[in-house]
Amino acid sequence: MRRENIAVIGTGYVGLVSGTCFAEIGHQAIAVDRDQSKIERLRQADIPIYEPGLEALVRSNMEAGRLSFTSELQEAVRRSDILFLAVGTPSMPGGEVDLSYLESAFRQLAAAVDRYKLIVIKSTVPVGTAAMAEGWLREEGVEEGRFDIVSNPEFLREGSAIHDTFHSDRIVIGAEDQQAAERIAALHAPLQAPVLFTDRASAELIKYASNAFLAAKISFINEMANVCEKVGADIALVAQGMGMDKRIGSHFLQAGIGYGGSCFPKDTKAQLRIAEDVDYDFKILRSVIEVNALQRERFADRIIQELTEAGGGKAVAVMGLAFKPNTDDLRDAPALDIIEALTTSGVQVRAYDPVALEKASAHMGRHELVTFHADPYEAVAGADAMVITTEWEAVKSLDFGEVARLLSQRLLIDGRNCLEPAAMAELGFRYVSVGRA
Ligand SMILES: NC(=O)C1=CN([C@@H]2O[C@H](COP(=O)(O)OP(=O)(O)OC[C@H]3O[C@@H](n4cnc5c(N)ncnc54)[C@H](O)[C@@H]3O)[C@@H](O)[C@H]2O)C=CC1
Ligand SMILES: O=C(O)[C@H]1O[C@H](OP(=O)(O)OP(=O)(O)OC[C@H]2O[C@@H](n3ccc(=O)[nH]c3=O)[C@H](O)[C@@H]2O)[C@H](O)[C@@H](O)[C@@H]1O
Repeated sequence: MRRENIAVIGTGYVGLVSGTCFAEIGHQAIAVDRDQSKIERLRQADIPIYEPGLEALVRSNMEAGRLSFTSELQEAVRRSDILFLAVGTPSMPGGEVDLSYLESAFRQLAAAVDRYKLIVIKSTVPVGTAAMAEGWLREEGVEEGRFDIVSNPEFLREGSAIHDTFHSDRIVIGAEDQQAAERIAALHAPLQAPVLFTDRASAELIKYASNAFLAAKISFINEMANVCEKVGADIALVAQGMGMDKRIGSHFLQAGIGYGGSCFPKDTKAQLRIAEDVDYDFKILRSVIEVNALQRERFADRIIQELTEAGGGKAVAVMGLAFKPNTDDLRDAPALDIIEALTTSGVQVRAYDPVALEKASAHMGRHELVTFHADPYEAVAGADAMVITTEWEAVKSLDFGEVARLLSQRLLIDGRNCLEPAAMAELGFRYVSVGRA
């Protein structure tokens, strides 16, 4: 294997995980971030995000001399032959993608292009971005022939990012130049993943299409769950039966309070916008987004309704703040919207999360109706109901006999369908879940 000198620009989830994994498979990786405090922490192997297994991998690769961190972008570019861009591409209010971080990184790196550089866009970007980035480099005076730009979207999930990287379903390489494409494929060879070579526009679109399709599966199963509630069927069984058909597949059919996180919400909106910009009304995707928003509202309404029917209790333990288990990421977390809806209705919230508590209290600030609890039993004690918003193992494995004793009434509302209805009923709970009543 040819050992490459790689710079990864941006040390969010994607940059940090992919830089570390490139080092692990034998390349020389330097990870760059403009956030100096982040770099200081990373140099001590102090990982700013919660991602199982990442710290050990960062530490061992730093010790082996294959991974280092810097805030000096141009210095890193000079020392490297392949540059991966993994900066954020957040949504703007109208759904369009904010490419300002990417543009600024390109314009900054231009000054350090002292010889041929193979530049790879790993950030999720709209169709045409790779072509546009060529224009940014030319405007900065980088000569033709000194670079190629390749699109190589990332498909890892937070919480299982390392596993996903080492067991990728596919590596998509969108390039105009065949040699450049083959070099990026060779770089990934130790991962032994199937490689799909495409043009750049198709690679850019594959990323949005994949996220939009997965989001559509979730909104579909959530609507089925809402129907199940009305007809008395069980969504868990319906999903199981559907998933046994290999053409449908069993993944991403978990009904609940809908998707959150840094990607599905932003990427579905971006894809809708990309279609709008070419005068296409992407009707399914519009509904996917709408259903997802409604699912959170429905759940908050259900909590209030259950509290009222149970005698008007006013305090609820909300278990799980991160948008999914095994991450401390709060970006577009359903729990935060649900807490807001509850407090707007005057309900007191006793919030628990095994890893995201500190981030959440900093993010939400002081609120007279919200308290934060590091101990799950403390969160539950004296509350009128327990609500599950993230299916953390630490929540699923609670002693529910003890929870039943600590709650002022035995009301358990599970937004992730992660508990067994019969077992909860046996403990005397009124157990409410999504699409299983
Ligand atoms: N978070 C995830 O699980 C996945 C994210 N993606 C995509 O990857 C991209 C990055 O996402 P995250 O890692 O979540 O981003 P993030 O927003 O967590 O981190 C981005 C990092 O880039 C740094 N940065 C911004 N401008 C810079 C510059 N000019 N020079 C150096 N550093 C700079 C920021 O300081 C920040 O640390 C996005 O396009 C996202 O859609 C794709 C797959 C998975
Ligand atoms: O582009 C991205 O950033 C990434 O977005 C998602 O990964 P991630 O957001 O980390 O997490 P997922 O496991 O996909 O979950 C997303 C949301 O959907 C919800 N979900 C997931 C599956 C399901 O069946 N039901 C469901 O409600 C989760 O609770 C979570 O809120 C994709 O799965 C990754 O392939 C992609 O790379």
